[in-house]
Amino acid sequence: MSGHKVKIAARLRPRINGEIDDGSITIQHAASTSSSDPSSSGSSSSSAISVTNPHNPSQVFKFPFTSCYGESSTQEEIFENDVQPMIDIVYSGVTVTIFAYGVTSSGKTHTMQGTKTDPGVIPRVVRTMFLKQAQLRRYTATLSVSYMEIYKDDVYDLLVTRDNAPKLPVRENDRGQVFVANLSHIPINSVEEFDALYARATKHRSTGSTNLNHASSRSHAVLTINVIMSDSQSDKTLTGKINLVDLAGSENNKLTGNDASRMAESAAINKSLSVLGQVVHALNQNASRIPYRNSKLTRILQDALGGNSVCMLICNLAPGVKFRQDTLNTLNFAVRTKNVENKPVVNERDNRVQPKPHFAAIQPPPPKLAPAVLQPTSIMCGRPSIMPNPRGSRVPRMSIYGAGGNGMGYQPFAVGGGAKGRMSHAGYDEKSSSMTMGLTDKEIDERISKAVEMEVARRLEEREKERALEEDAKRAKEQSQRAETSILGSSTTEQSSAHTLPSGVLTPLLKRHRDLDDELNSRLQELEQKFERGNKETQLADVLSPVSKKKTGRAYVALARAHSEKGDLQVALDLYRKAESYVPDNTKLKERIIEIEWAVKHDKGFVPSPKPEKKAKATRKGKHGAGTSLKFEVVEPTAKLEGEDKDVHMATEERLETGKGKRKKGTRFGSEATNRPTDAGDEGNESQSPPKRQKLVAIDEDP
Ligand SMILES: Nc1ncnc2c1ncn2[C@@H]1O[C@H](COP(=O)(O)OP(=O)(O)OP(=O)(O)O)[C@@H](O)[C@H]1O
Repeated sequence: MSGHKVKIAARLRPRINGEIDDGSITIQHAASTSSSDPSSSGSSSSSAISVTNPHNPSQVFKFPFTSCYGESSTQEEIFENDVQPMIDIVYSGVTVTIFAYGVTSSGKTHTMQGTKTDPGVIPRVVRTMFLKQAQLRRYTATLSVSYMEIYKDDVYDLLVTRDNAPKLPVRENDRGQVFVANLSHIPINSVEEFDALYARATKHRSTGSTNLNHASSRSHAVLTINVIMSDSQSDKTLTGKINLVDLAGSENNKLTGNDASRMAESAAINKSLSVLGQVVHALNQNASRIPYRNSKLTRILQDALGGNSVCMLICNLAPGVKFRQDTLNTLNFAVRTKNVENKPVVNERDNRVQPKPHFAAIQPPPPKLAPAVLQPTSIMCGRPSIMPNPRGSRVPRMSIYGAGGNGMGYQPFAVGGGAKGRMSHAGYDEKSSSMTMGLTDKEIDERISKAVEMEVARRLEEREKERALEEDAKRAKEQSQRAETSILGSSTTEQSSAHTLPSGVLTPLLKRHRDLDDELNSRLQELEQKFERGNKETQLADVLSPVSKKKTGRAYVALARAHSEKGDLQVALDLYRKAESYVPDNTKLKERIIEIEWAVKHDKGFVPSPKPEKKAKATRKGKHGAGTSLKFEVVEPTAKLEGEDKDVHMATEERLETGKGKRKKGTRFGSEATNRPTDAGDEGNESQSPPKRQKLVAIDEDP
């Protein structure tokens, strides 16, 4: 059985502003109405885009997609062929996401928004949504809209006045659904109402002038139309929604001529788009971890890629010669994206009061997959539209259990007590997340920090004890060997008694060591079980103060490090990832995660960096002596790479030579030999190319 693959439509815009077009982008078969099928789970080879290699004109790259539109294509054509059929899916209670993707000035905003005289996808979707609403028989439907922008990785509500628009937090509820807290959801009753709202909101969006586009979008904009359909006969509610995403365009700053502030925007845009690429790459690789959390864009829209919604990507292309490389990049991204499979679900809530079952009998019903509702329609060409995904969704499923009397049901919206005409989000907000535990945010904050810190302190103390024991054991062994050597020259009787003595000393020590090891392991497990409360923790990460987040993140790093030193790389990796949820912007931590991922994937060892020296303490210790100066571990290079062994050994020797932590001139203290992939996103090369040695300093001290 196959899942529902992301649908790709490619659109080439006409030349503007005297752009030079050498005709090297050609459309082979423009999409026809009949070839378009929203439920199609892959591309057909009926249409394709061909691009001449800018570096080798004899080479032509061909990109087959379901729908390809040339320069003369119209907004209407794209809407009717590819977008309109999606609205049936929304009215089936499924989430649909449509992205416009492409380099700056390729026509994304034109495609999504259009102009007054030539409206794009968004105004057309809204009109059709209202038309369909009027045609509903069984259900009564209400529509609402939300509109946000992600500007420099911060989320803003575009439906409120920009001057007082605060940054909005991204949260996850206990069902694993990601949402933007405090985002307005405004009910709309007519096309006119929407138009007025949308026109006002669009003015709030961040735009700026660059050499390539005088009105370039500096943010990603996500407009969502929600539809809640109630069936009074069966007392069920269906919730569908469509996310219409106008992404900011990737930018080549040599061409844009950006100034410093534009550069900062550009960096944020390019970073989030690169995370989008990494998400697609990870999904294609079937990776155990998909880096949704690495940017707000992917986090908010994670349901669209590898999740429970139906997704379409409109790739916008610009014809100018200067865009050739960007065109190839966009098309390559599209090729990778079309292999991403989603597992759409119908968001249905049963409002009937259910008899309370005995707790032992509570079993979540199997999730209802979209095919049951998405009956073949004429537009869908009679094919079953959505099949279950064999690999399963990467995104936690939406809860679609009946609400019954136990309140377990999916609650898409609850009417908020806030501003008139507003709806608060999905029945789950800051207050409820705290209230479910009966604690205030501050209390949770304090408890978590304390608990983690205490556990980590205890763990580190135990590790110290363990090390001391190991050293005792080693000393005892050496003593025994020395005794053995000296006794070898004596009589046989003496020899046997000499053997007895050291083993008697050693046994209890080793036993204690083993016991401690077991205890340590069980504590570790216990601690990690506590930390395993994934969803709760995510919410906690969101509500903790920055200082507590940092502390908690640091505590996780310390734990992770302890595991990594023990060689439990998978556990270490999980803990580093947890740390990342508290300090998502720490690039060193991200690098560490990539390194360990690489090591785990390739079954290599990982050489952790030495604990960074704390200057003040080292001086104090130095003053008071007492033999407590920094300890260095002997690190063995586990991933032997051609040409690297020497360096690794050298680093090891230097650490040994420096003995008590004094830094020698020319030693590599603070850096380490790591098993880092050449390029985390470099498909195929990862396993062959020797990982680069990277400098990685003091990650544990500053996550
Ligand atoms: N299909 C089209 N027909 C006519 N003009 C178009 C078309 N597509 C784009 N344009 C024009 O090209 C210019 C750039 O388009 P647009 O602003 O939509 O690009 P963009 O991809 O959204 O850019 P950015 O990422 O910088 O925001 C605009 O002047 C727009 O009117």
